[in-house]
Amino acid sequence: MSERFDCKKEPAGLALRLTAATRLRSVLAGDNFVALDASDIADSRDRATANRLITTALRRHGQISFIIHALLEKGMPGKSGSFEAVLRLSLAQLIFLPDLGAHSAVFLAVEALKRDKKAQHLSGLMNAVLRRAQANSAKYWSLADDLLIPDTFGDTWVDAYGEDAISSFTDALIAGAPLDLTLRDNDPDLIAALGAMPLMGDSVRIETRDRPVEALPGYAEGRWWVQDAASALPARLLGLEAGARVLDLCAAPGGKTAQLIKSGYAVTALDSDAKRMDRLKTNLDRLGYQAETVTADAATFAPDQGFDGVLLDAPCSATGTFRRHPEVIWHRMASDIAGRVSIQRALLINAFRCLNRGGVLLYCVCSLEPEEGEAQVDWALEQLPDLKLLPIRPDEIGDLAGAVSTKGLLRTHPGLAPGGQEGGMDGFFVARFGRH
Ligand SMILES: C[S@@+](CC[C@H](N)C(=O)[O-])C[C@H]1O[C@@H](n2cnc3c(N)ncnc32)[C@H](O)[C@@H]1O
Repeated sequence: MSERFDCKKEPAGLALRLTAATRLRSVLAGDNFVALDASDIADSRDRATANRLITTALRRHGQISFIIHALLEKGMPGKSGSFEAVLRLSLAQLIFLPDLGAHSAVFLAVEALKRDKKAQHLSGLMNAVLRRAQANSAKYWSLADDLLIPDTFGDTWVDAYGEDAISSFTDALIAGAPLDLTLRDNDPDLIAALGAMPLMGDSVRIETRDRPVEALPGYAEGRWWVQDAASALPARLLGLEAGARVLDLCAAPGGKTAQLIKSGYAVTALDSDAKRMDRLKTNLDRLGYQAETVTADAATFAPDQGFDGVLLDAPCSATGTFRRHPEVIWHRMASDIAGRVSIQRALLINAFRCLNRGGVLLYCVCSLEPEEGEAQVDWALEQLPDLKLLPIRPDEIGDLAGAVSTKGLLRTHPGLAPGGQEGGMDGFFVARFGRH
C-alpha cells in the first residue's frame, strides 16, 4: 500500500482505518459487531478491507490480548481514546494479515492516533509497540489456538463437547461463517444461479460471494431468506398438520416465522422489540408471507385462544453464534448466563400456558451452554408435570451424525458438517415437548 502525504490529502488507507477503529471501539465497549456498510465507507474495496481488519481483530481477540499483555509492560493506558482499538487493528494486520503490508500497519496506526486528541500523546508508544510486534511476528503468528477461547467457556465446552470439538471450534472461529439461505421454493435453477450447495431440507450454502446479499439472484423476488443451517432446524420439528395454529414466541427478525408459514401453519409471531418487529414485517412482505403479528412480552402474553404449537426461540447468551459474532464469547460473563436462564424459565412457563392440551412446544436457544439447554429441559419437566418430552429422532434431521442425544434432544455446534459441507453451523439446542 503506498501512502501519499500532502497538505490537502490524508494518507491512503487512513480514513478506512479511522472508521474501522470507531466500529471496533464500540464493540470493545460491549456492542454487537455489525459489519460496516456503504453508508460507512462508500468504496467497496476499502469497506472490505476495513471489515476484514475488524473481524480479524475480533476473531483473534484472545491471541491479540496475549500479545498486548506481553508488549505493554504497564498495561493498557487509561483514558486513551482510540488507542486500544487502533492497536488491536494494527496487530491484526501486522501478525495475521501480512498481505495488507506491515509498513502501512505501523504508519497508519501512528497517523490515526495523531488525529485523536485523547490518544495523540501515545503515538510514540504505538510506534514502539508495533515495531516490537513486527520483530516478533513469526512467534506471534504461531501462538496456541486455545488462547482464542476464553477460560470461562473453554472448560465447559471441553466437558460438553470433548477435546476434539474445541479444535474444530477454534478453526470455525477463525474461518467465520459461510452464508446459509432457506429457500421458499426448491428450484435447482435458482440454486445454480446462486452458486449454492444444498445442505439439509430447504437450506443451501454459499461459500464465497462477490456482492451484497441484496444483490444475489432471487432476493428482490423474495425467493429465500438468510438463515444459518442450524437455526433452520427447530421449525422443521413441529410436525403438525397444515392449518394448525402456531405461536412463534421471540420471533423477530422472522427466520423461523417464515418457515412456519411455509409449512402451512396459521402463525402468530410475537416479539417485545417494536423495531425488530418492523424488520419481521418487512421480511415477510418481501417473501409474500402473512402472519398475525403481536408486539408484547412473551412472559405475560395471554392469548384469547390457545395454540396447537408454540415455538420458543428464547433470548440467550448466543455463544453458538461465535462464527459470526466472535465478540459474544468475550462479552459474556457467568452472571449473564444466569440472568438469561431465569428469563428463559419465565418464557417457558408462559409458552406452556399458551399451549392447548395435545399441543407441541419447541424450546430452542442459539447457545452452547448446557445451563441454557439440557438443564432447562430437566427444570421444565420438573416444574410443569403436564409436559412430556417428545424425543427428536435422528432421521428427522438428516445426516447430522451425533447431533441427537439418547434422550432425543438436538444439539448442534460449529464442529458439525451439515450436508457433509465444510463451514460448520451455529450452536443450537432444541427440545420438543408435548402437553398432556
Ligand atoms: C434469538 S432472537 C429470535 C430470532 C427469531 N426467532 C428468528 O428465527 O429470526 C431473540 C428475540 O427475542 C426477543 N425477546 C427477548 N425478550 C423477549 C420477551 N420477553 N418477549 C418477547 N420477545 C423477547 C428479542 O427481541 C429477539 O428478537
